[in-house]
Amino acid sequence: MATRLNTSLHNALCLLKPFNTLLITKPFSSRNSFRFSKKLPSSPRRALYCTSSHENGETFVLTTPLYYVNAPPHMGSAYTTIAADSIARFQRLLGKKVIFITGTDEHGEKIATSAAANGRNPAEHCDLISQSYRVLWKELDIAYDKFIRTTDPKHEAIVKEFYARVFANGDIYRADYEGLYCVNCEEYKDEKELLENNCCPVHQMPCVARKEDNYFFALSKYQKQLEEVLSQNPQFVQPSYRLNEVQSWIKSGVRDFSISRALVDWGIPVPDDDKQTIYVWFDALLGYISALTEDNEQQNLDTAVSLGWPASLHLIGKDILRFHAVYWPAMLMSAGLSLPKMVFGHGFLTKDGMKMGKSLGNTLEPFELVQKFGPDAVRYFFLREVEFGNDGDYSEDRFIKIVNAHLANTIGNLLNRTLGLLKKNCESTLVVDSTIAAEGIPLKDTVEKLVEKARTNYESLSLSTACEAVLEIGNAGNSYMDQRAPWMLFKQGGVSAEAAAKDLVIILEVMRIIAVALSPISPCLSLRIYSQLGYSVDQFNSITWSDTKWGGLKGGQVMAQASPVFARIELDAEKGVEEKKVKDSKKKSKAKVKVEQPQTVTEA
Ligand SMILES: Nc1ncnc2c1ncn2[C@@H]1O[C@H](COP(=O)(O)OP(=O)(O)OP(=O)(O)O)[C@@H](O)[C@H]1O
Repeated sequence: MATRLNTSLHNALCLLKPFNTLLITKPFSSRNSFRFSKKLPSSPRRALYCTSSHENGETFVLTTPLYYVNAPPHMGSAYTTIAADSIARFQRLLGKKVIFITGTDEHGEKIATSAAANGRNPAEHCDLISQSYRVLWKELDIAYDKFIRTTDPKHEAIVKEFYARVFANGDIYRADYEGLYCVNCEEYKDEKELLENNCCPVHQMPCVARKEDNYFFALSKYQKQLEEVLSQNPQFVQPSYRLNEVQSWIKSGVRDFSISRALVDWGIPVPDDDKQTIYVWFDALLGYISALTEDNEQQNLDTAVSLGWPASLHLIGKDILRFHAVYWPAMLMSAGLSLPKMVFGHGFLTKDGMKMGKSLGNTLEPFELVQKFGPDAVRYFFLREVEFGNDGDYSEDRFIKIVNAHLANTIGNLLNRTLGLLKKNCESTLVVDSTIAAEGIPLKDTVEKLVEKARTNYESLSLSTACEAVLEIGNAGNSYMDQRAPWMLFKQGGVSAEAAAKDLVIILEVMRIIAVALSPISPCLSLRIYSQLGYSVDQFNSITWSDTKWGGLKGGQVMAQASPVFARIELDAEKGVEEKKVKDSKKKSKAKVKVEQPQTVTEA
């Protein structure tokens, strides 16, 4: 059995090796105690694409990439995390138990180099940068459930166990490898995918020739199973155009890849061979599983898996699609674990057409953006403006234009005007239930249709269209206000004034529904709207998607004092963005979403 496996692997490698690389499989050296003959009989655990038995359809587990701590976060890292947070919040509104996992990937050559360049040891460097991610997530109201660091001992234990399982399954062998290596991607590249002067297309830097004696994962063995997974589960890779990309990679033949590094000290040692460390991807991907463990529990794969694996959704940038949609499923199959249900590869935030990234250094500072504009504006702009899946460029002019038009005018101003009229004419008190006020009014049907549009688009991860649907509700409310002109009706008195009082109830009900439907995107803005409608923080914290149903506001309910829920950002020709108004708005937006307890909001 061992000989047959060796031979077939060797054949596969000879057939598949890139023409600029030299790969020689060789028997295991005495440096390690592994033997191919250790291969276990195929285990019944192995499944092509299954859900684990604990899954009851109610738990939604989603992940962001574990960000590489070679440098602090930038707007690209924030983009994936904001999107993930919005999806998590939407799923919680549907009543599901959500486990939202994020974290940091802390091993590898780039990190050791970056630490040295900053005069730190790698561990200190990782602590510092990892913390900057946590701080940014707080600033952006990211309510994650688990934050995993790949230097956490509980993670290391899971990686070693996983490695041992894959080894026992006969899928790890040793070989020499020679090729062109991109230090920033930390992977060997095919010559044909490189630009002039052997430059990596992602990092625009020349790859270097390297020769190493490494351990390899027998990916080629899983070619057929990978093809089957994708043809039987086209949902597995989203959006659909990325599925085509992945299918064509697989069709062109998957090659075994090296899963250890001989020249990198900063990593998890290969079991039984401390001269090699485990390749960052064979380490970091396991973070999605090790994150599930609790600190006070026994750390092993089975326990971790029982706590929430498989993930419902891996949300990633398209740069790491191959690792998630090809390498990872094969690794999981080898270890006899279920595959995640979906991998969604979104597009890039670009600057001058190039991917914004730490290695290129062409990044947009998220801390600065939040300082200047507040978290609601930042979250809303990127999710509304960049169609989820495609690339998108940032411009400050566009940013200000969009958030002013949508959040300050369409939403904020409508609420403010309505509350002003209610105070002046009805002592801030609703005259009737919103259900009664809306009898025979077409606006109610329009809102119901738009709520449904928002829901289906949230579900299909079309976040931009979901935002658009919510904004259309605001537009419908504004049109109603303009058509009915309640300020005129109040002046006429009698039945006209009674009708005007009902109109205000209708518009405020529209605002309430907007607050619920927009809460996955801009949670603090939604809270401020809810508070102005006379609800407590606890009431806001217990909303569900069913609260988008018309009829929440009741006669006799007293509204709060009107104050802008989203202050316009004013451009000052000399100073750029005028600080004061934004600061005012930030003061009002002090209500923060607690990170530790998802979906909980407290007022500062
Ligand atoms: N420009 C970007 N647009 C959208 N998402 C991005 C962008 N840059 C990074 N990301 C997110 O971060 C993930 C990559 O994380 P990583 O920590 O490697 O960041 P990076 O800036 O791309 O690093 P590097 O430039 O060193 O390759 C992507 O898959 C994506 O989720």
